[in-house]
Amino acid sequence: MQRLKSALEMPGDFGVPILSDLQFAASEGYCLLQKWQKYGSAFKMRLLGQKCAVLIGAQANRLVLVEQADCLSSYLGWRYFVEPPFGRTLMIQDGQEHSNTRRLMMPAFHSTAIASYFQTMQEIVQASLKTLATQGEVPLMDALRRMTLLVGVRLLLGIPQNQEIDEIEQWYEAQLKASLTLFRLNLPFTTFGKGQIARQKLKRQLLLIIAQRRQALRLLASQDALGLFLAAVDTEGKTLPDEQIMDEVVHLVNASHFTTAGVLSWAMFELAARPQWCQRLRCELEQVVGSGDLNVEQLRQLPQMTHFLKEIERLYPPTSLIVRGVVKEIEFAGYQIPPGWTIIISQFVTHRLSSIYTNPEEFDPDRFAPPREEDKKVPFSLLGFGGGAHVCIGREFALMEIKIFLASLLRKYHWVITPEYSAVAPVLVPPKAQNKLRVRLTPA
Ligand code: HEM
Repeated sequence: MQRLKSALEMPGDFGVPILSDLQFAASEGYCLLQKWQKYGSAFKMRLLGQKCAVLIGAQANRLVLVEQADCLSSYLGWRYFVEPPFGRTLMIQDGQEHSNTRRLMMPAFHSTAIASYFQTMQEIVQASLKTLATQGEVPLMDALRRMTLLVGVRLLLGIPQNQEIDEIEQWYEAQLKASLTLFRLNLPFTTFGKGQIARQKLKRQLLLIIAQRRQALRLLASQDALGLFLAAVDTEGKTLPDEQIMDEVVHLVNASHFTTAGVLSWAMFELAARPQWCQRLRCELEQVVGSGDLNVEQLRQLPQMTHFLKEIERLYPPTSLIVRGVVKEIEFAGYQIPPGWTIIISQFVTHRLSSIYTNPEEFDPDRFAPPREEDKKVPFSLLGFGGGAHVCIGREFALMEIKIFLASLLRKYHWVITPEYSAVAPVLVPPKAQNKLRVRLTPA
């Protein structure tokens, strides 16, 4: 029988504390890709002072997300980024606590609820595009983030449209910066402290809204996540406490708006350089929707758009990695990884493995069409939305928003992205390249 080796014997190195964190923060998924090329499918590194084992490939993803998930903790993996700015929300709960909360939150993400968000989402998307077409050249991510924030504020927080959106936008900006900063001093003038102040302000506003909602009753008829969370009761009569609901909706808006805006920015970037794909998607929309208004059923009948979006998810996953803390020893590739270590798997690296995807650097949405269906040959090959018990709860919400946006964009507008494609592609550090992109939108 083969001797199991200690995780310390893995190739790789722990690097210089803080310096290695800064290096990692600057290139994220690409840094892991380079290490994978050097060390192979299991290597060690240090992140935020923790000893990490990085496990690469579809088999590693399945092990971490499903087979050995009970030995791992999302709390220990993500708490540093999530708990101080957002509280102990679903994403950082484990075991029974996680499944209880997820069950109570699910009604807001079932297909019936998602369909009930369609009209509002479409109105916000169309109004945002109309405004964008009057603005000349603007930073792409700012425009998209504002739109996805509006959708989140209205459909997740339940705050009426356009109410103090500028202030809410600033609060989210402050919270996002606070969650990413490495220096966590809670003083009114520090990045971290400003995030804490923003969180309290947002919660004060939500307290008022929750009180109004409870007075107005008819919570089950709500067409937003806040109302459906307030109405949720499980089979044992348990409900979500108000404090928890506030934390969850605030975190949902954060988890949803920059990820969705990220996917949209790369979809616009790739389409702007690929007239043949614009043409294919426009033809599909013409066949399915004709010249009438788009409806929610039609969104399910767009295979070419689905393959195009899978290719965006593959090459530009908004989160490049998933982390878990080890609570009970696990084994991978002949190594024993003990409690106290952190496990990292990476969607960014998985999506670039030539053992799964043919010519992985090439932009080729047809790889997802039958008979190729490259993502279906091995489970856990396409991981943009995660997998297992913590799989993204907002996937259908995001996909509906993305499809409504692309359909409206392709049917009614032309756009130009600067700098031009060849100056940006191939994109190896998406979050960095994203902030350089600018867009000019004009009616078709
Ligand atoms: C393109 C958009 C999105 C992407 C790529 C994305 C990606 C992900 C990924 C990779 C995870 C798994 C994290 C893990 O296993 O540790 C996740 C979880 C989660 N996502 Fe998303 N997400 C997106 C949009 C959204 C939206 C729109 C919402 C809410 C409306 C949302 C809410 C959440 C929540 C609450 C979790 C934690 C679920 C749990 O732990 O049970 N996400 N997301």
